[in-house]
Amino acid sequence: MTRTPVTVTVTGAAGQIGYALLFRIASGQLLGADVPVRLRLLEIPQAVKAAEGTAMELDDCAFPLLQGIDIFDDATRAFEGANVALLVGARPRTKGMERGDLLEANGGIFKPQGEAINAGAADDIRVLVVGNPANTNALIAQQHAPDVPAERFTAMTRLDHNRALAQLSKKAGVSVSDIKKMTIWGNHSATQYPDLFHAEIGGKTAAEVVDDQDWLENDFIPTVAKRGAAIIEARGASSAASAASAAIDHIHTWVNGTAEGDWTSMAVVSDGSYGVPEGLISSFPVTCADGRWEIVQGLEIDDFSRGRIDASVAELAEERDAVRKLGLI
Ligand SMILES: NC(=O)C1=CN([C@@H]2O[C@H](COP(=O)(O)OP(=O)(O)OC[C@H]3O[C@@H](n4cnc5c(N)ncnc54)[C@H](O)[C@@H]3O)[C@@H](O)[C@H]2O)C=CC1
Ligand SMILES: O=C([O-])CC(=O)C(=O)O
Repeated sequence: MTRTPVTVTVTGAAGQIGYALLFRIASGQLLGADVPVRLRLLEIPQAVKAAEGTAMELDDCAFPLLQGIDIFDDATRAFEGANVALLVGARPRTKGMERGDLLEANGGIFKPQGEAINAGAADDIRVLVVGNPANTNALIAQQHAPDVPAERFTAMTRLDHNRALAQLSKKAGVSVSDIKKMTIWGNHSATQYPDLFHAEIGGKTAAEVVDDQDWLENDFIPTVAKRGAAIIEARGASSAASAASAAIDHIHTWVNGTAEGDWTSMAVVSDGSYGVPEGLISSFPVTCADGRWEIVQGLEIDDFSRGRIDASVAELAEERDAVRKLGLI
């Protein structure tokens, strides 16, 4: 093994998503089958012992790429030298809550973590926030890391993207790999907008292929947007394995690039594209190359899509104002 190990910090390592995520990172699915990794795990003191148990199991897998595991209950130490940071540790919602209801409980976690990333992460740090409400938590962390380029802070809407691919593939009777250019716009919340007017199947838009506006509006969009709540209702706990899988996809695509003729969905710092106020962390269609993302430009947005995007972005602005009031940014 000649490549330099990549240091990956994972917060909430003893949680449900952590348990589904760490083994996939250590096996090479996050960065590639030839990239050795060092894990730095962050937990709250009460959960360090459980994280140690997970680390024992990671050892027992004898993953050839895993070059070491360190466990911390201190954010400053956990992010030291991190090239990739997966900010998972946060409370999940329970039945009857919206993700935004977690802002007060979880927002406070992301200020010290942003500061710790600013203080000690590697120069090429890339951050994915998974803990909910993910977009606004990413904004909090980013605001407390003034020395890190803002574009290195992202939030996860890849799970919504994958959910949209799965629902559309069933409806259209095609494989998920036949679908290109899926987009989730806005917030990782019930207001998100999964867009079938730019998604393509065999060179036609998905909306044309499906040709069923009633399904698109009254079935597809709410099913994707409320899937998290449906999983909580069914499982009694929020999505864990699918969330871990989406986190793997998000970082893998960011680092290794999107395929020619395709794009993905990531919540990234807005530069004002598509009327999304600068600075909000909102989901967009993005292409990735050479470890950088770029918002896809020049898409035509009709009135239907405009209304949906605006509603989700308005919610992001409200969340930003709420965390300002809480003194978190
Ligand atoms: N963006 C997305 O698509 C998704 C986001 N989520 C969110 O991910 C988060 C984690 O979910 P689960 O793993 O199911 O929850 P969990 O409750 O099983 O695990 C969370 C872990 O985070 C730890 N933790 C809490 N505060 C921490 C801190 N300050 N530093 C480090 N660790 C800390 C807890 O001790 C616990 O072990 C939740 O906020 C959930 O809502 C879940 C699914 C999808
Ligand atoms: O719904 C939740 O609370 C967990 C989550 O973010 C998801 O499954 O998309």
